[in-house]
Amino acid sequence: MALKVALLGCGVVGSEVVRLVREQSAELAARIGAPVEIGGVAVRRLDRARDTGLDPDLFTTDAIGLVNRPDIDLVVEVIGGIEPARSLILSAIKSGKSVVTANKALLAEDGAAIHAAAREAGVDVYYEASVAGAIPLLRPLRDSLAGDRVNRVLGIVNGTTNYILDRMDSIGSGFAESLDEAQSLGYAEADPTADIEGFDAAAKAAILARLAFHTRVTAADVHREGITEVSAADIASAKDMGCVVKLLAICQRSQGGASVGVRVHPVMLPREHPLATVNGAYNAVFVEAESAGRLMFYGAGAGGEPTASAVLGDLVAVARNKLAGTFVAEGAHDTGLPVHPMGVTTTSYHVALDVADRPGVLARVADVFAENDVSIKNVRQEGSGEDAQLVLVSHRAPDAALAETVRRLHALAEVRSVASVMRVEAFTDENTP
Ligand SMILES: NC(=O)c1ccc[n+]([C@@H]2O[C@H](COP(=O)([O-])OP(=O)(O)OC[C@H]3O[C@@H](n4cnc5c(N)ncnc54)[C@H](O)[C@@H]3O)[C@@H](O)[C@H]2O)c1
Ligand SMILES: N[C@@H](CCO)C(=O)O
Ligand code: NA
Repeated sequence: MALKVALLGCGVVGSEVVRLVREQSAELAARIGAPVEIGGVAVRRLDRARDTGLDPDLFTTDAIGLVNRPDIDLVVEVIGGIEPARSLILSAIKSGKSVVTANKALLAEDGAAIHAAAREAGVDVYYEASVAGAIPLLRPLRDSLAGDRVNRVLGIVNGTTNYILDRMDSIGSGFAESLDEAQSLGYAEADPTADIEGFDAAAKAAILARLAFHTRVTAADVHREGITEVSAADIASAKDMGCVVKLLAICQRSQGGASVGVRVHPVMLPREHPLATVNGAYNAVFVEAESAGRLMFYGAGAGGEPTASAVLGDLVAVARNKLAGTFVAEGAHDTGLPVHPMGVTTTSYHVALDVADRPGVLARVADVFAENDVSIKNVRQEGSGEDAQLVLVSHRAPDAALAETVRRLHALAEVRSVASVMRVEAFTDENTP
C-alpha cells in the first residue's frame, strides 16, 4: 500500500517537492520499501495556474481537513511562518502522523513544544531543509556527532544576504538591486526583511545551538544584527584590509563551558579565510568538536530544488521509520546550559575614523581604547591634512567594552565621523568569551 503524503504549501519549495516525488517515484519506492504518493496539496488559493502535473482535485484550501484525513500517513509543511503552520504540525503529530518541515522560524520559536508533542505521540519531526537548505547539517549534528562534544558552530547560513554582500563586493551592485535578484531567484523569504535583518539566520543559529549544545535556545536568545547597515564604505574599508564582509552565525561554548553564546552579525573576514570564498547563495558551516576536530559543510543554502532535496531525504527517513514502527525521540535530554549576553562575548573590532591629521589626535583616540581596557592590535592612517582616516583593529575584548569605545569615539571632538565599525573574525581558536 502506498504511503500518502499531505503537502502543505506549494510555493518555491513545495512545487519542487511535487516534481521530485513524481519524477523519482520508482527510486523512492525502492528506497523506502513502499510507494509514496501525494495524497493532497493545501494551497492558499485554488485559482492560481499550477503546472505540477497533479490532478487538480488534489488541491484544497482546507489544510487542517487534509492533515486530519484518515488516509494521510505523512505531512510535509512548506508554508513557512508561525501560524497556521504550528497548528497544522501539532494536529498532524496528535493524529500520529510524522512531519517533515523546512520551517526554521517555527522551530526556533517553538521547537521544544513541537518535539515534546512528537515524543509523546511517538512520531518523527524532521527538518533538515530548515537550516542551510540542501546541506546535510542537522542530521550530522544530531546523529553523527551524538558521541562528541561540539564546542563551536560558525558559518554562513543565509543565502539571500550572502548573495547581496557578494554582489556588492564583486561587481559593486547596489543593495536594493541585489535583493531584487535574490528574490527572483527564489532565495528570499516571503518577507525579505527576515533575511536582511538577520531574523532568518538567527532562527537557524538557535536551531544549530540547540542541536550542538543540547540546550534550549530560541530565536529571542540570539544576538542579531542584519546587513541593512552595511554600507559601501564598510565594503571598501574591508577591501583595503584584504577582507570581505559576510553575515555569520556563531554558536559557541564559553571557555569554562558553563554557558553558550549565540549571535548573528556582519563580520570582516580575511580573504584567505575559507568562508570568504563562499559566494552567491551558497552556505558553509564549520562545526568544531572535541574529538572530530574541525568539519566543514558546504553547498546550496537556498533555492527551490536544492531545498526540496533535503525535504525528500527527510521524507524517505520518516517513511522508513514509520514502516519499521519506530521514531527518533528528539530533545528529551536538556543540559540546561544558559545563553550568555552579547556584552560578555569577546570580539575584535575594526574602526575607521574620519579625523584631521594633527598632533595629539591619535593619542586621544588611543586613550579612549585604553580607558575601556581595549588593546589596539594595529593602526594605520590613510590620507593627510583635514581628510585623514585612522583605521584601527582591536585585540579581542568583551563586546560591551568595544561598543562603549565606539560610543565614546563618536563623541570625541577630534573625530569628524565614524566611517565604519565592524567586528573582525580571524580563523583562530582563541575567540572564546
Ligand atoms: N526558498 C528557499 O530557498 C528555502 C530554503 C530553505 C527553507 N525554506 C523554507 O521553506 C518554507 C517555504 O518557503 P518557500 O520559499 O517555498 O515560500 P513560498 O512563499 O514560495 O511558498 C509558501 C506557499 O505557502 C502558501 N500558503 C500560505 N499560507 C497557506 C495556507 N494557510 N495554506 C496553504 N498554503 C499556504 C503560499 O501561498 C505559498 O505558495 C519556509 O518555511 C521557508 O523558510 C525556503
Ligand atoms: N531565505 C533563506 C532560504 C533558505 O533557508 C536564505 O536566503 O537562506
Ligand atoms: Na540542511
